[in-house]
Amino acid sequence: MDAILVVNAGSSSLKFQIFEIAGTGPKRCIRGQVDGIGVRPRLAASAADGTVLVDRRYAPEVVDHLPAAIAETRAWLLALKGFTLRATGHRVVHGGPDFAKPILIDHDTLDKLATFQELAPLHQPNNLAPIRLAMEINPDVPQVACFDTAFHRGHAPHTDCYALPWDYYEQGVRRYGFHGLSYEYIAERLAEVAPGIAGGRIIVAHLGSGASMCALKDGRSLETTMGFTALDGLPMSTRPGQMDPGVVLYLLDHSGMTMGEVADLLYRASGLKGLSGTSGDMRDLLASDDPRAALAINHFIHRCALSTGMLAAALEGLEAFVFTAGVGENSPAIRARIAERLAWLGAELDPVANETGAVLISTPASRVALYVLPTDEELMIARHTLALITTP
Ligand SMILES: Nc1ncnc2c1ncn2[C@@H]1O[C@H](COP(=O)(O)OP(=O)(O)O)[C@@H](O)[C@H]1O
Ligand SMILES: CC(=O)OP(=O)(O)O
Ligand SMILES: [Mg+2]
Repeated sequence: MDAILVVNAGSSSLKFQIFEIAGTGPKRCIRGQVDGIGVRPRLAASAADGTVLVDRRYAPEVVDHLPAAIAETRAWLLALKGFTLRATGHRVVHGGPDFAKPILIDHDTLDKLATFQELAPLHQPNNLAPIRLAMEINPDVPQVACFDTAFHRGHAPHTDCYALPWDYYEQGVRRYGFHGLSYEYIAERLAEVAPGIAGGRIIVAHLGSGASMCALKDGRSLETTMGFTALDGLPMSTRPGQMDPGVVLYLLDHSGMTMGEVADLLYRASGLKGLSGTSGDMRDLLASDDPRAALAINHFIHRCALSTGMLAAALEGLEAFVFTAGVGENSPAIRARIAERLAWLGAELDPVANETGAVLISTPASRVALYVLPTDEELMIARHTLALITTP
């Protein structure tokens, strides 16, 4: 069967899906992921009907970084039979100022995308390595890059600039925003599940290992919490989120740390992991009775509440708030804590709906509708990829 492979390398996971190229669009055949990289690695994949195809656990040191997860996944995929690969779609986190929509990759664009590597060190190298490999091994199969930044590229200059001399904006020092494929998918899903609300003022909270929020108006991105890099905005698994840049200057001047060590601190040792001193995985923190774990969770909730206020101001009102990604989809406790902080906006959680996996988790009286919608960045990538390879 003619198929599209989709690869999504995130900061703590490698997700992949295989879609059949059907007349009606991409049809999911296999969905899998390696998650818990370096903590509790697990390769799991299932068929569209839920049949488990693989479920393999590894010692943390065996799959301790994304390249190891890519190698394990590749070995498993190579043994699959029955698929004729027509294209591969890749999530590429940083598209810089020029890439505002998905593109077919050639060697020049690959080189250009590699120049953004230092702006997304947890992602970009792992996004580009599989593309490079696929182009070498199978040069006839088109490789398509879909960018996290693209969905936010319509922002007005006064919202995506920093208050630096204008030259820096021209050089590309801007607030790009990320998780755009997730927001694009959620905007489409909302139009299906809540057509009366989808055109309104909505905040989507993508709370995964990386976390951000997006203000949607008429299904388009108006504002978002991430900026030039994916360090900005909400605190994350291992990243601090929004911070006074003076802290970085201070560290460089006074701590004796090199640039690389400061980068490592900000990308890999901060956020929930740094504050708790134990783990960046929200599941571990929720299960812990350590006061530092509670402090990390309290900080996360507080920053989510502050960012919601900021985005509600950008939207000048709020009709709905959507939870998505690893934490947002799976943790009723975190959703309840955030919803509590949105009460002043008129949000009222339905605790039973929240605990029982409902899509709509607010009460009928709630002035802000609360939703839980699983994201599907891979389906978004498959749609873009199919559109690109079939456009004459
Ligand atoms: N049941 C759960 N409760 C709380 N957090 C969860 C749960 N399941 C998954 N997570 C969190 O989701 C995160 C992964 O989310 P995901 O969106 O897949 O991240 P990424 O794409 O950035 O790798 C993990 O860090 C984990 O802490
Ligand atoms: C941009 C980003 O942080 O992505 P992820 O959440 O997949 O790590
Ligand atoms: Mg992700």
